[in-house]
Amino acid sequence: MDQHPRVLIPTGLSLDCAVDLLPKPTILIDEDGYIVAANRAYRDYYGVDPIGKQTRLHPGKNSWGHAQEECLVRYPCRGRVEYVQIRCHALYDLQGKRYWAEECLPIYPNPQGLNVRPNAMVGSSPVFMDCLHQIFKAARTHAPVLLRGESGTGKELAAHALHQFSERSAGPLLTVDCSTMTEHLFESEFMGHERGAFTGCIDRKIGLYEHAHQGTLFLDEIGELPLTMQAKLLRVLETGLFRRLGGTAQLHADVRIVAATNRDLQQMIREKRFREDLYYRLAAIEIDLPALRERVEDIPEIVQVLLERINREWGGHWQLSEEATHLLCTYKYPGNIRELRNILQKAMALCDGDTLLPRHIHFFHAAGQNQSGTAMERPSLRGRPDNFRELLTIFEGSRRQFAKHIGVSERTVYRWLQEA
Ligand SMILES: Nc1ncnc2c1ncn2[C@@H]1O[C@H](COP(=O)(O)OP(=O)(O)OP(=O)(O)O)[C@@H](O)[C@H]1O
Repeated sequence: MDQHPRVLIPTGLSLDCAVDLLPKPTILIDEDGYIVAANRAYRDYYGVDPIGKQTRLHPGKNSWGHAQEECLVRYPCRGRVEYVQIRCHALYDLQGKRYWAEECLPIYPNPQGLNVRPNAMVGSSPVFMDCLHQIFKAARTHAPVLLRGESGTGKELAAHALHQFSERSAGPLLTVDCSTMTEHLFESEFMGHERGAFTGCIDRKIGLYEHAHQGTLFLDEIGELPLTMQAKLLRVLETGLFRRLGGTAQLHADVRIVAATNRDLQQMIREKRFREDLYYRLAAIEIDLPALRERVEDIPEIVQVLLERINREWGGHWQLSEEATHLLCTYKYPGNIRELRNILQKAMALCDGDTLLPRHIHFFHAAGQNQSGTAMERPSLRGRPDNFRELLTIFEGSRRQFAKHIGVSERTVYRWLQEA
């Protein structure tokens, strides 16, 4: 006997009518995994007829009766794809026949060209979906979130998503770049100041913390905040109370904090460069953004979306050849999605026609350029790409050109050829 509460379908009601009793977009799936009914809310929202289609998510034989863990999937919706939260439970008719009811809850309240929207987070690899799911869940709480990840992995986008999915989405989202915070800026920009608070200060100014009331404050590059300011920030975060510079009144703001870093804060704590108490105040929920090389399968889709976005911005019609797409999938992107975007932009600038070819793709660690603008040493691939022979043919067998493009030595390519 299973423990899950049964929802019974009354006799005489068709499956469509029965499922219409459920208010949220819902489909019914039979034991073989085929969709047998969809309610009105589902049809109105998704505008597709799913009947007869097989789903990926139907339960294994033994998991009937247990509510399936909620999960996030990408879902077709009126000619495009959007992220949908799926919640499942079993449903029985009076003869005891079992169905699996899947509620499909759109996580973007107002879908409109999700992929090309500048803030959309693209990807469908398991590691990315897991991350997105954590963001979605964290957004519904009030807890502070610490986003960790290498440069260019999308921490800022994740902060936007956390705000957008939260109850505070109608409120402000403000960003503080902690790497540029001097002591004076911290006091005056973060807390605000009263008129005459310092020489030349002719007006009262509302600080960022106060401005973020009932919204979200994104503390980017939190690992760069000097220790003295860490103490001040902690005091504000502990109580929500603060004073404007030059003011006496104690003020209060209701602010949700999201912080981001590409530093190892634990290591910084050990080195006494980051306050442990501040860390625990910021990191009630920690979410790791995966590096692009950990989700290589997402690269073709991200490339397409970036291409579309840049085409829009630049008013162009560039496309990628299949070979160039292949090539883009071989690189390890130390600068992650930002670097991928830079590589595409550079390829577009170099390309005479509308089609980007392998020879237009130049890998360099753009995010790692030093101040004088000279590129740092190219990062090399850790391992041999599985399809490296195929890639070599793109360069008409030229080991030298191939090696140059993927950032390894010619000798390495030679070794791969010997090993393969
Ligand atoms: N999942 C994604 N899908 C599409 N574009 C993305 C995704 N993640 C990041 N981007 C794009 O990559 C670029 C870098 O993203 P973002 O600024 O959010 O990274 P970051 O981790 O905050 O970087 P940094 O640590 O250097 O500040 C932006 O142009 C952003 O739009």
